[in-house]
Amino acid sequence: MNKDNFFTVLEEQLDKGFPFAAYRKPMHGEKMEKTKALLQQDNVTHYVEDYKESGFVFAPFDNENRGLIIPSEAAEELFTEYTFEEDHKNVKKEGPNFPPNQLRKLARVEHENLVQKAVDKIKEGKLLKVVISRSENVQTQLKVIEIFKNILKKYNSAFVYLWFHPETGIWMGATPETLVSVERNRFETMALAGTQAFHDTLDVQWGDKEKEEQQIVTNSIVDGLQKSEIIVPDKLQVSEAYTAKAGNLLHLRTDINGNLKAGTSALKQLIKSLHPTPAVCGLPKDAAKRFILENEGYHRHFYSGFLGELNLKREIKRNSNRRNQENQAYASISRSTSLFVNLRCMKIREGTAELFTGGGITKDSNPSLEWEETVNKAHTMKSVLVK
Ligand SMILES: C=C(O[C@H]1C=CC=C(C(=O)O)[C@@H]1O)C(=O)O
Repeated sequence: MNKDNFFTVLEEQLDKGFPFAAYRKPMHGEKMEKTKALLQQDNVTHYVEDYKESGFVFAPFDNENRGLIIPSEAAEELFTEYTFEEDHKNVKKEGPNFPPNQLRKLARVEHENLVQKAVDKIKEGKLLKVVISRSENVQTQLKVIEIFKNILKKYNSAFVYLWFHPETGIWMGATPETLVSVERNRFETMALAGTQAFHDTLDVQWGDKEKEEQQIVTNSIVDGLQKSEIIVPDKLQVSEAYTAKAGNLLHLRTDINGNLKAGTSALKQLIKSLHPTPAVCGLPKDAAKRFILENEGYHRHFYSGFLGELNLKREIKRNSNRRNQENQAYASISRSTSLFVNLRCMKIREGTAELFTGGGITKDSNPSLEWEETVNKAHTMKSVLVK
């Protein structure tokens, strides 16, 4: 579909108040992915029950609460090729509409105090790591679709999306973090943590605090998978940690992949073992989650939840050597899942964008640097809110 028509259809869907998800997966090598949309044809609310459904999922941070789904069978699918070069040099500076300094100062003090409280809790031995976040309101004069186009232009290597549902309102983002992708019995996930600004090179040094913070995430994901009894233990592969770019930031990343044992509820258990990862929650998981819910002082809702394609049908090439016709037909359709952690995201309400940013706290965290990290994370997101 031509790109103008594609965006017009999204606008019409918003006007009708029917749920939809428009998104583009991260670039695969040199290949730019298509921008897709799943448009629900009514405004019925559907929830994920057992992860055997097919569609686009939008799940909250709090894993006690169910995720929403736009089911494939209730939706129309659209595609467009919409490609722009990633252009960080043109990232706009904060304009006059961004929060006044006084508000900033208050937010800074609150955030730094909370980080200090988390560090104290960690030093008492109650936690090993906890992710502390905040939200910030920014005025914008751009229409929803214009903001989404800016996001598409700026982030080729992220999963970018625009989600609308009458139950949640409008959310958008460009996340660097895969929760899990599954293709037949193969799964891939990642441990992503540690942040520094990108200055034209991937050849950078990481401090002990960042290395430790990221190692905690890797260990916990690997332990969780091994204990879950859903994976084939000797097929689990864990890469070395390496530097990965996300917009104007760099993170430390470890790739983890393996095979799922045959079993129909493997995906549900896999998600249960991973979400929320210590990259967005902490360790031990339950204690970190409790600390977050009791202390952050705002509701994360879908920030640091997860979203993406669930069991979507995908055509795969037939193996021409196969003689058996039944096998050929079976082999030509596969179900694939690509879920991402909802980071670098915002909720849009009439001229205001609520931006969500957080960072991992360990015993060595410095409150003022943690504040700066959230400012850096918010900065690129703000650049899409102006022309
Ligand atoms: C929680 C966020 O980022 C996570 C992912 C990568 C690096 C992180 C960090 O350095 O703290 C966070 O764990 C966020 O961006 O809001």
